[in-house]
Order: sequence, then structure tokens, then C-alpha cells
Amino acid sequence: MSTLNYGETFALWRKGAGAAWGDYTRHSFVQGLGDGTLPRAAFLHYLVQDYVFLVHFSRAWSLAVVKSETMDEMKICAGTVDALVNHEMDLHVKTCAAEGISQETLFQSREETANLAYTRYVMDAGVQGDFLDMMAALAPCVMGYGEIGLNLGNVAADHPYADWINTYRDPEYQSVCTSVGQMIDGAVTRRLGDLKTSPRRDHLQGRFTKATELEVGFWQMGLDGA
Ligand SMILES: Cc1ncc(CO)c(N)n1
Repeated sequence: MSTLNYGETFALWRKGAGAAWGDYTRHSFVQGLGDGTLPRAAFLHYLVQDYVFLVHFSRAWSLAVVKSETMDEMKICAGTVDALVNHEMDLHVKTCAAEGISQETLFQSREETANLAYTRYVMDAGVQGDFLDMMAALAPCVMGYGEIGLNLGNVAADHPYADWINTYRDPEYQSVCTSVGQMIDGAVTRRLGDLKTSPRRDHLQGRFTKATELEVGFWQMGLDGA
């Protein structure tokens, strides 16, 4: 989607992921969220797992703060930790509270394998690799949900998944995607010059594509375990 304003590097990686990108952003779980037909049990199953996901995802962004080389990188990464911990997770806490699931229960939920695989893959990208390895593994999560939020469009207030959709359509979430995208472009230029001709291009693409595939697995987990 050329209208997305998430940066040049993201656009290149997104295209390089091929069919996996559509498998992720147009998964049947996403279609069900959009048209409201997703069973509530599948949604709640997903949401509880996603809370645990965000705990570890926030840890990964915190490692990116550690690996930053400029003030700009540090600010964006620290800002993303703040957006996750203090904003996005509120959606999970509030939605679950309305269903009688406490924050304590959420934090202690059993982490399923597809969930664990994804966040630890991202974390390992940072432990084994450098800042760009981390960004390639983190970008599909951040930008994919931004794209999904925009794709699902404007829904009525009484739509069963309006709160979820609006969290990702929201200008606040969209601006996280835009600023992360800009920061990644700067980080790539600073370290590699032109990504297209860099010897690291394929390796970074591999990280992005793998993380995209793990997102597909995450939606599937939501459907399967409900
Ligand atoms: C699995 C997953 N990917 C991305 C996001 C967006 O932060 C999320 N909440 N959960």
C-alpha cells in the first residue's frame, strides 16, 4: 500500500516478505475482527496471550534502548516502550476487566508456544545481532498492526471490536508507526548507507520475513486455542 507513511526501509522489507505479508495482515482472524464475526472466545483467548506478548515485546524494545547509538534512536525506542506499557496494554486490561479477567491473572497467564517463539525470536535478534537486526524483527509487529487498523477502517461505536480497531487506527498509534519508520530509515543510512546494495540486505530481510511468519502463527493460535 503506497499510501502508508511508515518509511522507505519498511516499504522495501514489506515487499520483500512477499505473500507472508498478506497472510499476516489479511488473516482470517483479522477479517473476523473487521466484520465482527470473530467468536468472542477466540478474541479473548488472543487478547490474554497478547498481553503476555506485550510484556516481552516491551522488554525487547527496552533492549533496543540499550543498543541505540543516537539520542533520536533512544527517544523513539523509549517512547515505544512507554506507548506499549502505558497505552496499548490499557486496551487489554480494560477489555479483560469487563469480562472478569483481572490484571493479575493476565500477567500470570500461561504463555503459549507460538507466543513464546515470537517474542524470544525478537529478543534473540537483539542478543545475537545489532540494532538493525532488532528493528527488522520488531517492524512487522508495529507497522503491521498500524496497517491492519487502517485497513479495517472506520467502524460504528457499537461494533463488537470497535475498541480494538480504534486502538490501532488511532492517530497516536499511527504516529508511533510513522516515527519508528523514520527512525529506522535514519538508523539504516547511518550504519549501512544504501540498504539495497548492502551485504546485510538479505539477512535483515530474513529477520523481517521470519517475524511476519510468526505473526501469522500468532493469529492462528488465537483461532485454534479458543
Ligand atoms: C502479536 C502482536 N503483534 C503486534 C502488536 C502491536 O503492538 C500486538 N499487540 N501483538
